[in-house]
Amino acid sequence: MVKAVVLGASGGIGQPLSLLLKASPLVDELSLYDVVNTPGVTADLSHISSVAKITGYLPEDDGLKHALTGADVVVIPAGIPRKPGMTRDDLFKINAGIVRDLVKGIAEFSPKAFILVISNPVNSTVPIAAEVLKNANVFDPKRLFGVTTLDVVRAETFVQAITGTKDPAKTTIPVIGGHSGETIVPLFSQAKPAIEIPEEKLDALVNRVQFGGDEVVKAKNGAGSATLSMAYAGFRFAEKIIKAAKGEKGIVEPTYVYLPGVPGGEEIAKETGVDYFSVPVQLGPSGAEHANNPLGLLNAYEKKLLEPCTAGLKGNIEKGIEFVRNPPPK
Ligand SMILES: NC(=O)C1=CN([C@@H]2O[C@H](COP(=O)(O)OP(=O)(O)OC[C@H]3O[C@@H](n4cnc5c(N)ncnc54)[C@H](O)[C@@H]3O)[C@@H](O)[C@H]2O)C=CC1
Ligand SMILES: O=C([O-])CC(=O)C(=O)O
Repeated sequence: MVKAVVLGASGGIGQPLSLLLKASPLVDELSLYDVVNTPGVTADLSHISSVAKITGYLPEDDGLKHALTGADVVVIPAGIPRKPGMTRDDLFKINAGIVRDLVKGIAEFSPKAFILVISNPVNSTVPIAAEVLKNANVFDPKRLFGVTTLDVVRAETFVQAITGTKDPAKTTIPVIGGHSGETIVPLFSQAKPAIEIPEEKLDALVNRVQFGGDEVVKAKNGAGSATLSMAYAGFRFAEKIIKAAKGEKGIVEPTYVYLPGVPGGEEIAKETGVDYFSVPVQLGPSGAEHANNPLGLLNAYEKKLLEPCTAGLKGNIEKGIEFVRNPPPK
């Protein structure tokens, strides 16, 4: 039995993500939670003739508690999205508190669930979640994930213009670091199967992966950021977590984790100087079973990308930790 929960289920990401989870044969029970519109979204999805039993809640009448009780996987796309001209860090002011409060609920009602954080800025919201879980004495670093799958999906898609392969998803490209601009580091040198990128095309390709989010924000022109591609990516990652939990072997996916708490991660934390970082992680029944270290294989070009990445991450991580340890005055 697998119970999945979406917190922020009525939003631009939440609705299509909930649709994909409702349609998935891997999900037996789906609970939706949002501060608005969950009765409508739930009623609509409940007419789909798939296995998952669906329930929806608003904050009143202990809605968060009912949504989370018994959860195996909780996905969090709650929070405001960017408008043109904003950075992901500009979302911190509002989204930090939203994530903190939702994770307090998880700590209380479903402390053993796998937690998948989508809400931006992911570089900071994951450390916020970890601090809240630590305060409640329920932090298991193997169960907390920042979802960076959209960066991987973009890398696979954008490189197709160069490789010309028919199915872009058949090329595996690790993307490491964080989830904003220069903190996103795609490793095309480690693509499988191997690909040859002409030198003159590499800068533009890397830049497009790093700033793919901005491309969508600009195109939506004030109506938000990536939602449909994010729902696809969030579902793809959730599916892998569920399959690994059910015992499927060999599942490896880049995700933003607390390195010192994941086997293999300590060494990567030492090398990068940051505790939160996305690397290809081996998934299993207990969650993040091993953080694979891609650093030894970086070429000179990729090593250079790592400098602004870790510098940016340091500030983002510190800001998240501080938000919980020394809360700003209300
Ligand atoms: N990790 C990633 O790769 C990506 C992350 N994002 C982020 O995902 C977040 C959501 O984006 P959208 O769905 O486009 O935004 P949206 O505004 O369409 O939806 C957000 C939903 O969260 C709900 N919400 C707000 N406060 C809440 C609370 N306290 N509890 C429960 N629900 C609450 C809202 O009512 C709304 O339905 C944003 O922060 C965005 O930046 C977006 C794309 C990619
Ligand atoms: O760009 C944004 O604000 C949303 C996001 O994280 C992405 O699309 O990668």
